[in-house]
Amino acid sequence: MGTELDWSSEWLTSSIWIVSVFVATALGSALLLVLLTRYTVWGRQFRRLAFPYFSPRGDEGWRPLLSVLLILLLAIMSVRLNVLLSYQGNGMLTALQNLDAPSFWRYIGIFCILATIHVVRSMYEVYVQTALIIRWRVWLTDRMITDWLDGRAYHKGRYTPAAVDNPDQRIQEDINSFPNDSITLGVGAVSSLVSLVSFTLILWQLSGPLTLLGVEVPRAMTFIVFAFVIIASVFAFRIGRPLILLNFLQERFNASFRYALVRLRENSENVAFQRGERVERGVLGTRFSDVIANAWAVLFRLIKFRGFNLSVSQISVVLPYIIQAPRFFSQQITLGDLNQTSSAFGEVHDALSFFRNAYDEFASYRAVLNRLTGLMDADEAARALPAADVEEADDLQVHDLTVRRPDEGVLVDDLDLELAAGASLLVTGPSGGGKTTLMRSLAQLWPYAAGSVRRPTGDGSLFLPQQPYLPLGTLRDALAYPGPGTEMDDARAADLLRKVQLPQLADQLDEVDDWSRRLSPGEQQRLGFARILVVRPKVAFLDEATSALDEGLEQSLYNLLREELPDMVIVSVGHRSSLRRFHDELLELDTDGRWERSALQQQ
Ligand SMILES: Nc1ncnc2c1ncn2[C@@H]1O[C@H](COP(=O)(O)OP(=O)(O)OP(=O)(O)O)[C@@H](O)[C@H]1O
Repeated sequence: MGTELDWSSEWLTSSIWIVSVFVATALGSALLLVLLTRYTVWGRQFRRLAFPYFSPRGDEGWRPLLSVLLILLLAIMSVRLNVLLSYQGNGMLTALQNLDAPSFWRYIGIFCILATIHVVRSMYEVYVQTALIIRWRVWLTDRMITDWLDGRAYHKGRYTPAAVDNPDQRIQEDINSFPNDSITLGVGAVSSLVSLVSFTLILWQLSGPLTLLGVEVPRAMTFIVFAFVIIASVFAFRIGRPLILLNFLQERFNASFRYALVRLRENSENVAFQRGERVERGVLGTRFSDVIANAWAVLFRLIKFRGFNLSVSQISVVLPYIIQAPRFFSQQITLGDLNQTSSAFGEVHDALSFFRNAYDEFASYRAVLNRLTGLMDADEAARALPAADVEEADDLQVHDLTVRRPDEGVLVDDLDLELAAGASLLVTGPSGGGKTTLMRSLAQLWPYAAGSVRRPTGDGSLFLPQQPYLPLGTLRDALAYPGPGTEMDDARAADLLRKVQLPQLADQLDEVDDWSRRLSPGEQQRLGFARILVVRPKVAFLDEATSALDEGLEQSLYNLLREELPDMVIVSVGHRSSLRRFHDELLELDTDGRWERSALQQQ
């Protein structure tokens, strides 16, 4: 029968087997990878995301590549151990059948050795795989965040023709699943293939001829398992296919429901003032009912799919016994052989089924690849958007600057401005006339602008919007933003707060809170002014930066700027006439792109 192993030299035979299969599999996988990355879209996407990490010339040297090879080696060891365990089981049952006690105890000893190796190997495999997944995730997250922030793509992306949706989900969820799915699918495919070949050989050895409808089929068991799994797979695939779309929709409906909840939370005060609960309830109810309707559809489809798969598994438990039973009863094979046939049948079945079951995972894996490379493309496209040319200078000079709306309507036509150190300009005009968009153009954030701008770059220019952004963290962080809070000592912070008339906050510097909710809009604007004193830019652009303050406060803040930074150029945007007295020039924008510049009388 040839189903006995020479256990005394098996460690050597197995070592040679493992090394040769490892070398062959590593070379085969490398070749396959080259072909996939050359001829498939998803292969190219994978290369873009993974190769820089695994290249020995990358940041982490050889470690990532060596980890993958180690994972491959461990997977091959696992297949070999399963093969050995199937022979051990055969020998043990045969010893029992022959009432051969010494042989039985010998096989128990062999089992203990194999089981120990199996446990140690599994534990080590979990460590190596998970460590690689974590390190890969860290690397990729760092790379994606850097790419997203680079050239302010995170903001300018909204102006690209196909604005990318949910970059947050891509960076948090998709990057999390990409390394994990790559390893699971890759290792699963390789070990299934190796297992398929190994156990098919065992089945081949154990199977005999079978007469079907008068025709004798040699090695029948081997052919039967393949035919069985292929037919079962075709049916399972047809039953399970709608699940791919249903699962995709489930994620989308959940995300949409969550977004509505977050939006309500973020705008809670606004909604509460307007008593908008009924409308919000309606929106939440509709979105949630989509989630639930889809959940029922998933359930009914899943019942059919699982029911079929379970039936197939149950049949596969008894099928090998049924087929081999006549040969066992006619004493052509032993009980051990019968049992080993069944386990080999199970292994071949599982290995073949991997490719069927992985279809679903592979579909979501491709979606992850699409989303991640889509984000990288969107970042590139955002960086490539046009913007006004900005060159370094100590003051502000604008020449031939034309600002348009996306629909090509002109907001500001051919603007020329020259503001020397210490000068100040107030920009006014009708609502929607393009004042904020002009500021965006000067900051190179608006892609529909052309012309030349000369101004200080980096910290030399500071743009203060109507509502300054307050980061999550302490008040000290908010005060120092975009610099690090750690560099601002108590005395300096207290002095700044006193100057912008917020002395009462000096003892809350290290409190962590959502300060944009806690502070009133006017207090937030005062904090914005304190930042000007921290950064000390050469040019400050203030876009309705005092709109929430009374005139007395407005005056004292502008006086403060002039006292502390007499040479700073100030460009303010605002509707209020009270602002006029703090500026020496006025720029009035019209609705059709025209503009007029005039001197202001100082009072
Ligand atoms: N991302 C955008 N896509 C399309 N149109 C935009 C976009 N951003 C601004 N606009 C349009 O550009 C015009 C100018 O807007 P802008 O915010 O500059 O006006 P503004 O003068 O600052 O108005 P306000 O005084 O009300 O603040 C508006 O008609 C606005 O609808």
